Amino acid sequence: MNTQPRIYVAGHQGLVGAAIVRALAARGLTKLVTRSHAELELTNQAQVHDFFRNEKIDQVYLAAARVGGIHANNTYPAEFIYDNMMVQANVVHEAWGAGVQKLLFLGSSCIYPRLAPQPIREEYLMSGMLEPTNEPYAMAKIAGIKLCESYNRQYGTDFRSVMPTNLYGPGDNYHPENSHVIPALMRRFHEAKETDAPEVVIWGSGKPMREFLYVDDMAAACVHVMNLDRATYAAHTDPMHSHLNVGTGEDVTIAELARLVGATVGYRGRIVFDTSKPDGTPRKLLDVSKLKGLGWQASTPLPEGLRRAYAAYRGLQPAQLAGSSA
Ligand SMILES: NC(=O)C1=CN([C@@H]2O[C@H](COP(=O)(O)OP(=O)(O)OC[C@H]3O[C@@H](n4cnc5c(N)ncnc54)[C@H](OP(=O)(O)O)[C@@H]3O)[C@@H](O)[C@H]2O)C=CC1
Ligand SMILES: C[C@H]1O[C@H](OP(=O)(O)OP(=O)(O)OC[C@H]2O[C@@H](n3cnc4c(=O)[nH]c(N)nc43)[C@H](O)[C@@H]2O)[C@@H](O)[C@@H](O)C1=O
Repeated sequence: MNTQPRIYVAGHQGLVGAAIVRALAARGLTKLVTRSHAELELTNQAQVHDFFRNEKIDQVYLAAARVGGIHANNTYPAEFIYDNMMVQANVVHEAWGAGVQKLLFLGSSCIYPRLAPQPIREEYLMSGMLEPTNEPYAMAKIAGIKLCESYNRQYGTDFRSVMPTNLYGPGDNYHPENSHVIPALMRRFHEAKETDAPEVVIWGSGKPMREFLYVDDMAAACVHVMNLDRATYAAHTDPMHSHLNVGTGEDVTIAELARLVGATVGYRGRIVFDTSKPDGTPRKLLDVSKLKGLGWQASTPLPEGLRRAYAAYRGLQPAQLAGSSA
């Protein structure tokens, strides 16, 4: 008899969800349940209710969300708060209703105050004002952590939360405006190289600092955290501060990142900065000592991750690029 858990990966066609599926499959887990966005609309409570009642799920990785870079967050704040609040409320509530014991919620490092002391420790949550360019998304993510904690406290569930830093890798969104900085720059440098363009424009001043984690490292961290025994997780967290940071513990300036992406792509032209575009938060380096103490740390250095991501980008068909969305 196959006694493996039935694991639902929500958002399995996205950057992180696809990597979680890869990580679970590599560990020999075969009872994976997935639904595309077209098959299951997670903002629709009735659909989510029926899904959980019919599927007898044991574990949930909640990697479905409305996601985008600084421009998308700033341009579509209503969608970023509404979609994310609805998706997580429906999934957490219906998972609980169907008796799911274990769930891992994916938040984001933008939950922390804009000017938090660096590196950012988990307990700095709600100690100051958020970064305005992504405040609605961050508010939804904070609510997601609190949803998990509230169901744990009232109903005894084991719903955990991880807060990833900025992610990148194969399967990213390469939309020219709505994507995050790494896929945006990879595409821009690649197209500049192909067309012999003399310069590439980088948004903002180049001075903000960001920490970047390769997506397969993120997936490995998710599986690691899900599989920690309950007493161990509880010993390293607090019922009302239950989230764990996931990152590398190292950051670079956006100007340094641009040079690295340019070198990865083999672009030899100039880099210029468009300071009419927002910088966002000046720095958000995560303190990852809690997760290290729990036995996990990142293993892919940024230059290596960029090489792998660029190889994956070059393998994409033009139609896949044209179809990339927010
Ligand atoms: N990428 C990053 O740098 C970071 C990501 N995170 C978090 O990690 C998680 C995964 O992000 P990532 O993989 O990058 O995002 P992606 O946009 O790549 O993937 C999200 C997936 O969720 C699906 N989805 C979105 N809305 C719905 C919905 N209403 N119903 C059903 N499916 C839906 C999307 O489908 P479709 O595309 O068809 O809409 C997509 O497949 C998210 O929680 C995100 O907030 C946190 C920090 C950084
Ligand atoms: C993961 C995280 O992602 C978002 O926050 P962000 O860290 O600001 O993410 P970003 O990747 O979009 O930008 C990082 C930095 O890079 C600069 N930058 C330069 N040139 C481009 C560029 O071409 N595109 C983008 N997107 N940024 C650029 C940009 O100006 C900024 O200074 C959140 O809204 C929220 O979604 C969240 O949680």
